[in-house]
Amino acid sequence: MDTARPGPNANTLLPVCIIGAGSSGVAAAKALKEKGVAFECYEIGSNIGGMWRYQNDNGRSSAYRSLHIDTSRKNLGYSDFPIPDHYPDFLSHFEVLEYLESYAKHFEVMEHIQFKTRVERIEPKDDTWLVTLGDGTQKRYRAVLVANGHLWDPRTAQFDGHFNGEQLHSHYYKTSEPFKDKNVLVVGIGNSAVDIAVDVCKGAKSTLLSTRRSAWIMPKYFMGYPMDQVSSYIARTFRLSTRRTRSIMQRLAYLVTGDQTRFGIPRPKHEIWREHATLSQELIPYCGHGWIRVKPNIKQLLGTHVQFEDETTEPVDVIIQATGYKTTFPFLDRSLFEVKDGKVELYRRMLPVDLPGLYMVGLVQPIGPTIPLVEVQARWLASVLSGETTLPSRSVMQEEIKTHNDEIARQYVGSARYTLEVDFRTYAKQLSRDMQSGVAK
Ligand SMILES: NC(=O)C1=CN([C@@H]2O[C@H](COP(=O)(O)OP(=O)(O)OC[C@H]3O[C@@H](n4cnc5c(N)ncnc54)[C@H](OP(=O)(O)O)[C@@H]3O)[C@@H](O)[C@H]2O)C=CC1
Repeated sequence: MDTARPGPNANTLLPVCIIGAGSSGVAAAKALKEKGVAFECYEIGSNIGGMWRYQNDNGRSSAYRSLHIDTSRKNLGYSDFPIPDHYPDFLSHFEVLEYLESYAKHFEVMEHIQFKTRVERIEPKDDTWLVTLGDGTQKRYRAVLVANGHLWDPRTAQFDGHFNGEQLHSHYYKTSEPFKDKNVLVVGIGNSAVDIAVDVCKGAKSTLLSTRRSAWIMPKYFMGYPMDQVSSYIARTFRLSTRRTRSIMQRLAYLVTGDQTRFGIPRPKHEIWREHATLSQELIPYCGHGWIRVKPNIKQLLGTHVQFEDETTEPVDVIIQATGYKTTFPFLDRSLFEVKDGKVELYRRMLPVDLPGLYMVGLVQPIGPTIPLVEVQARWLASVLSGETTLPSRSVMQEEIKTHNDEIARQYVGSARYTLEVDFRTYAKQLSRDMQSGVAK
């Protein structure tokens, strides 16, 4: 039966609960505040910033000391709060945090956040959500916006054999210091893997990067301009799809890097638009220096050595698994909702259809900037929660989820890392259209 999803206007006297005060939680708080929707925000750590607060005491930041965001300044910020020109093209995590702090201060959301407060459990109860905090306090809310991040719970790989050295996930990697004079093997070829290999290789005895399917390595600059600015310029000027734009960017990248196989980085079998972008200006020259050597996937661990699928064997002291992250919600019963690798069922990437009043914020991985995209999500949610935008029926939502998931399966290579992938432009346009029409369908 096609039942309408219960609207968010039930129990409007109750406030909305936001879980997490990272870039998504703060954007959600600001958007609700602007629409006059009452809310309370809980954050386990002692300050805002989430991922972008290096060594965050909430334990959720995977930032390493050398991290610089791979979206350039002009494309990065919230639309109504541009990043000042004195910041560099690619902000460090310290600078992203500084920007988030000034945003939260400017829009006066700090006073709505209760820090050092863990949300223990959330559960639907009589058309409301019952939220249990770490100290046992229970409160009812009309809705819960989950903004607890998706880059903090390590997804680790299992390899045959045994290893005598140290193994860690990239989440725990902070600086290159502990790896000085060691034989380091970094697993993966996403942005964490490449950044970490580039970071450790100058001081390490040897640095290997192991990949099972390789990636097209995109430089950060083309003719002195950040690559993402060149890409948005081309897409806008010639009105091209993301797929077409990325194919053009691949050709431009060739003018910068040449043939990556010359540097030992295998040519991927898949087309560039079927993967998440791996950006690095340094990887290719560092391979050219012999500081980093790229190897295929691990075949087996041999105590002090590692054997790769090309049958070569190398001495290894440390394995750093930059193998990505699982999406988890420690406060939500998995029988109610969970994100499995490669499978997430959310209408407009935010709403579990059968859990009225529950909304996910920032659960997207765009090729392009996350912060401005989450800002659009936040405005969309505020519009729904204030009653300005209405939701469609359950069957319409289910159809939309199916169409989206089919598209993701068709477009991207079959890997868990594409579970949350979205196309920035089409998704942002879709949400804006919903808000303009007042009906989210
Ligand atoms: N500077 C920046 O702005 C940075 C941004 N990021 C972003 O954070 C997000 C997470 O990035 P990241 O941490 O790199 O994780 P990703 O999920 O993007 O990449 C994981 C990598 O590990 C590989 N991998 C996963 N499982 C296995 C396995 N069992 N065996 C072998 N290889 C495996 C994947 O290969 P396969 O493709 O074959 O699955 C992939 O190469 C991304 O959105 C990224 O863009 C991250 C770091 C820096």
